[in-house]
Formats: sequence, structure tokens, C-alpha cells
Amino acid sequence: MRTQIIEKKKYRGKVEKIKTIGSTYMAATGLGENQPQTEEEKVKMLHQNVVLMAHFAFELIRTLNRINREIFNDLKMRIGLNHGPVVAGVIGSQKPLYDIWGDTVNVASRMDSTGHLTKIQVTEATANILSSHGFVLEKRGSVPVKGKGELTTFFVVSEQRKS
Ligand SMILES: Nc1ncnc2c1ncn2[C@@H]1O[C@H](COP(=O)(O)OP(=O)(O)OP(=O)(O)O)[C@@H](O)[C@H]1O
Repeated sequence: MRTQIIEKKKYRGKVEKIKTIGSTYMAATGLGENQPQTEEEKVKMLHQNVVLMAHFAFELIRTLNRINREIFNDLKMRIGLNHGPVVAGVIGSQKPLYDIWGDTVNVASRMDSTGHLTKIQVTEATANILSSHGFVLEKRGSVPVKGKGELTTFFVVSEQRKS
């Protein structure tokens, strides 16, 4: 299901599957992109990447809902999103594995692990970007995040504000 979505034109070559960790699926975008030259380009690219991942998250939920209808089931997923700098690379000589690391990844993982089923939890900085692009967000409140203390987080409610 996630592979099918990643192969859609909108996401192909942009959203990358990093790996699965148990029942968790880890994906990212903006890795290895040409570094933008100006501050303006940097912000634009960042916003595009954050928006793309949020659409990807909604597409995952919609697809799961469709599958549930087809198989008469009620499978649910929990999604966490964050943005920021990461270190990406390959480790291991026998079984080389590509992975990403850093505070951004730790917090993204916490957005998932402290989230709610059926919801997309994001950090305040990610919420601010999404809000500026018309996404509807709902403040969740203060969430204890190991290594970070209390973080204000948001749930992304929908992709479009009703006008
Ligand atoms: N590259 C990665 N692949 C998979 N999970 C990751 C990766 N980087 C970070 N995480 C996950 O992000 C979470 C936060 O990591 P952090 O270093 O803050 O805590 P930790 O002490 O390892 O926490 P835990 O109690 O969950 O083991 C961890 O659950 C960790 O497994």
C-alpha cells in the first residue's frame, strides 16, 4: 500500500522509504536534494517538502480507509511528522543499510509514538508551516518527549481550510 502511494507521480523520487521498524514505516523527503542557493529558495523548498509529507500522510489514511471498506476491517494507523536537518548515510560493510539520524528523526519518532490512532501528530514548527499552507490543525497540548521535555504538539485535521 505505502509502496503504491510512493510510486504515484506526486511522490515518486521525492518521498523515500527509509525502512520499517516492526510495524512502523519510516519515510522522508528532501534528502540529497540540490542545496538551495538563497535563503528564499531554502524556505520555499522546506515548505514544499513539509506540505508533500503531510499530503502523503493523508493519502496513507485515505488508502487504509479504502482497504478497510474492501476487506470489511477497521485497521488503524498512527502518524508522526517532523522536519529539520538530518544526517543520512550508509552503515555496515557486510549488510549496508541506508538510514537517517539526528534530533529531527528522534522527535519525528516521538510524534508517532506519543500520537493517537487515526491522527497525524506534528511539532509546533511543522504545524506553523502547514497552517500557512491552508492545512487545518488542532492543538493537542503539551506532550512529554523523552530527551526534550514538554513539547507543544498539534494534530493535522485536514488538508484544506473551508473557505
Ligand atoms: N534512524 C532511526 N531509526 C529508527 N528509529 C529511530 C531512528 N532514530 C531515532 N529513532 C527512534 O527515535 C526515538 C527517540 O530516540 P532518543 O535517542 O531520543 O531516545 P532513546 O533513549 O533511544 O529512546 P527509547 O527509550 O525509545 O529507546 C527512539 O525510540 C529511537 O528508536
